[in-house]
Amino acid sequence: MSSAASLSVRGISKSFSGLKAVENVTFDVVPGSIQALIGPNGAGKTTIFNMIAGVFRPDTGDVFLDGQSLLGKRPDQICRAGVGRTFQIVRPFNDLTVEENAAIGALTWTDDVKEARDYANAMLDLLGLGDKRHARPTGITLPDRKCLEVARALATKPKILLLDEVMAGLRPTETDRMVNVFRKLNSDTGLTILLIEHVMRAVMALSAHIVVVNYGKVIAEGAPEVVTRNPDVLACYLGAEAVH
Ligand SMILES: Nc1ncnc2c1ncn2[C@@H]1O[C@H](COP(=O)(O)OP(=O)(O)OP(=O)(O)O)[C@@H](O)[C@H]1O
Repeated sequence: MSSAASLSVRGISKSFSGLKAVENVTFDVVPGSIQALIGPNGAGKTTIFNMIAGVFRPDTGDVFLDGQSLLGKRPDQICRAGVGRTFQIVRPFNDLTVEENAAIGALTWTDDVKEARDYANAMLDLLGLGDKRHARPTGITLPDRKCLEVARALATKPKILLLDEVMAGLRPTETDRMVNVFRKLNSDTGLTILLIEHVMRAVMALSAHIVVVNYGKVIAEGAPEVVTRNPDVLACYLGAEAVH
């Protein structure tokens, strides 16, 4: 895995049939850091990911990876440039094994199927899925399918990993396992991580910096202990019970 990429989001906006889903959003992800993007349902978080990953072209603004504009690039080009992502709704290929699904990620940088399988297996081992490599996705649990989605994204050898709600539906022990994997990846390889997450246990355990969006706009950003006490953030998202 390559390491320490910076991501710079500059004034991006996106409307859908007149609905301003994202409006003039600007933030930076520091190389080698773990940062979270939080906010209420429908705030625009996944749309921001989709603009970074090239699924949607921003109506305004630009996104820079290590200073290079990603504007106008296709999702596969952005993936090859070093942006790996997971999808909120995991849709593995059910006719393929766990190993083959993960290997799809590696086939973005190699044509050698054995090399892709070997790399995929290393990622599956990292996520604790090694013993299920020959299973079908339908034969494993939801937490394991989430881990498979992360393994597939990691198999693309990203410089920055975008995680879209990978902890949703996990039990606290499974969340803690996933948190430890990301911590270790970040500390061992310098992988930069940007995560969308509603599970505050994971957000607080992982993030050095949090960006909060509401109605498509950034309403707060900063250190977790500061952001989670911000009255605007409490009012729109976290609620008073979250402050302790
Ligand atoms: N492809 C699309 N077409 C039309 N509207 C869309 C599309 N994608 C998102 N939206 C709308 O844009 C707004 C932002 O959605 P988005 O999925 O980015 O929010 P989110 O913060 O990721 O929410 P959640 O936490 O529920 O995943 C919502 O009102 C959503 O309905």
